Amino acid sequence: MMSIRLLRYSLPSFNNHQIFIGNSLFFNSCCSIPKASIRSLTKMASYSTLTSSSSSRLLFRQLFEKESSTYTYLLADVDHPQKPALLVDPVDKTSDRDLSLIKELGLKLIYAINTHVHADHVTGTGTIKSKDPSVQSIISKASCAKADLLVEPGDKIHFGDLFLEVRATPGHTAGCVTYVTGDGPNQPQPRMAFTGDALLIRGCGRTDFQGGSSEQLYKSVHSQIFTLPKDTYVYPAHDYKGFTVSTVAEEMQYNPRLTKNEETFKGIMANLNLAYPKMIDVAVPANMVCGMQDIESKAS
Ligand SMILES: N[C@@H](CCC(=O)N[C@@H](CSS)C(=O)NCC(=O)O)C(=O)O
Repeated sequence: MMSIRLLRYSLPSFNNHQIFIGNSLFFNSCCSIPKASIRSLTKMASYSTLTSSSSSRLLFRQLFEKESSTYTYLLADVDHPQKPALLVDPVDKTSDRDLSLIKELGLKLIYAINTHVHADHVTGTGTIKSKDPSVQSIISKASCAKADLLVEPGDKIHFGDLFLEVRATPGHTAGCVTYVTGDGPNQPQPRMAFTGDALLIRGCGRTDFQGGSSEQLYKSVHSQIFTLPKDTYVYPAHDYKGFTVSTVAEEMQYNPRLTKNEETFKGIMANLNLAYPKMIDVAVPANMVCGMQDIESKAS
C-alpha cells in the first residue's frame, strides 16, 4: 500500500512532517473580516472572485494575473485560531496584492505551492518568501525543481484541519501535479481540483516542451481527474477565454480535446502550432528554483 506522508503545520515551530493545528467548525467568511478591511475588499473584488462552499470552513479566493492569464488560488482554514492559509500558483507580479489580501483577511500564510515549473511567468513563491521567510515553497519531487518541500503522489498538505491531496498529472510537463481538496467529513464539498495546466476549461496544457507528452497527459486526466466525483470543481492555472471554473462532469462532456479517443487527442496536440511562451527562457530557470534565482545566484 502506498504510504501517505502528512504535511502539517503548527505554530510557533515548523517541522515539515509533524505539523498540526486544532479543530474547527463551519466558515462564515463575512464574520472573519475586520471592519477596517471592508473598503479594501471591495476594491479587491474587481480582480478576484469568490466561490463559497456552503458546507465548508474554507475561505477561498480565485485571483487573476492578466499578463499571463494565470489564476492564483488562496485557501485558508478560517475556523482555526491561526487561520492558516496557502496559495496555489502565485505569480511574482501579483505577490504584493496577494500578501495584502492575506493580511487584510487576518490569515497566516504557511505554504506557497506550485502545480509545476511554469514556462510563461515567474512563480511568486520567491518574492513571497523574501517578504515572509516563514512561508514554505512546495513543488513536486518529479519536477526536479528546488523548493522547501517536495511532494509526491498521495501526500497530504495540511492547513489547519483542511488538506490538499497530491495527484500526479504529468503530460504538460513531466512534474505536473493536481492538488485536490480532501475527502472527509470536515472537508469542503463538492471537492475542488487545482489542475494547473493539465486540464484547462474546455482545453488542456500544451505538450510540446519540458518533458511534455500527449499520451501521458491523456492518461493523467482520464485516470486522476475524470475519476474524481463528477461535481468536483475544476480550477485551472490559466484561462484565455474568460472562464473561471468548471466541473469534472462538464469537462468529461464538453472538453473538445479530452472527450476524444487517445489517438485523436494526440493528433490534436501535435497540430496546435502554438508559439513558445514569450517568457520561457526567463521563467523556466527561475521556476526550477521556485523563484529564488537571486538568492541562488548569490550563493554560488
Ligand atoms: N501566449 C502565452 C503562452 C500561451 C500558452 O502556450 N499557454 C500554455 C500554458 S502556459 S506554458 C498552454 O498550455 N496553452 C494551451 C493552449 O491550448 O493554449 C505566452 O506567450 O506566455
